[in-house]
Amino acid sequence: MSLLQLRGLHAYYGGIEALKGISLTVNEGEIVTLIGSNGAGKSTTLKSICGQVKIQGSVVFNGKDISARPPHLTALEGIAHVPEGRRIFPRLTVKENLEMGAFSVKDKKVIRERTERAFAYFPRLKERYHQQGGTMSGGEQQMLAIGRALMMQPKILLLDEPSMGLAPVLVELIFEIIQELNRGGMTILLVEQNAYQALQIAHRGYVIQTGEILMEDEAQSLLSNEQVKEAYLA
Ligand SMILES: Nc1ncnc2c1ncn2[C@@H]1O[C@H](COP(=O)(O)OP(=O)(O)OP(=O)(O)O)[C@@H](O)[C@H]1O
Repeated sequence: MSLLQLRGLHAYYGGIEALKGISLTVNEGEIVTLIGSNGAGKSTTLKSICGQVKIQGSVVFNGKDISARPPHLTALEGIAHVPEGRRIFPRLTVKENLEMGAFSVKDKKVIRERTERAFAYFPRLKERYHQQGGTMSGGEQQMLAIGRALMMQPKILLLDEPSMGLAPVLVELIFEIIQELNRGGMTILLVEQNAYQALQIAHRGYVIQTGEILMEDEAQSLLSNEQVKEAYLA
């Protein structure tokens, strides 16, 4: 069943049209990756879904038209956005950052249970529970950013370049965790410049170029596509 459907989506920054009518579907239980070069419109696609840019066209989520809803409402619908550059709260501890992720939950017991679930995926966060977010390594901050998103128990995770700026061993780890989250039932839309690794773990992929979808296919087919290899996997 399709969980997220974008149809004829245009996005604008003032007079600049960053998305020129893209259509994209994410089915429940899938990892779908959106790959493309710098400035192609990947981040804008995620921002459009969660109401952070001006759009035309439709965003249907879980059977409901949520086009142009503001971010706090799309979050309540079950859409968790982990933006590029892992914007955690640097002066807050790991514990406090995680609690911020569950902003709509009042019950302390529920918050504790969700925290434990986040720790199951990210044991490192448990070790660093009382450490200030800003003092942790890039990889740990990425874990915290994803962990915080999990605290709202979303139906879908929108991940914007989770591998950016990480050492290769940490990139491997983050991609393994993304797969583990997916095996646990999480649907994921993954934006990546690291096309090779993203396609390795995704079920399907879309290639975006200057605001338009150029190709869509099974991830394995995109990995062996000559055009994709030349442009994005070289
Ligand atoms: N706040 C903004 N104001 C004006 N133009 C913007 C803004 N943000 C993005 N753009 C433009 O929109 C287009 C798409 O940008 P976007 O950030 O979505 O690309 P991207 O594929 O995510 O690239 P990158 O990997 O470099 O982040 C680019 O031409 C970019 O310059």
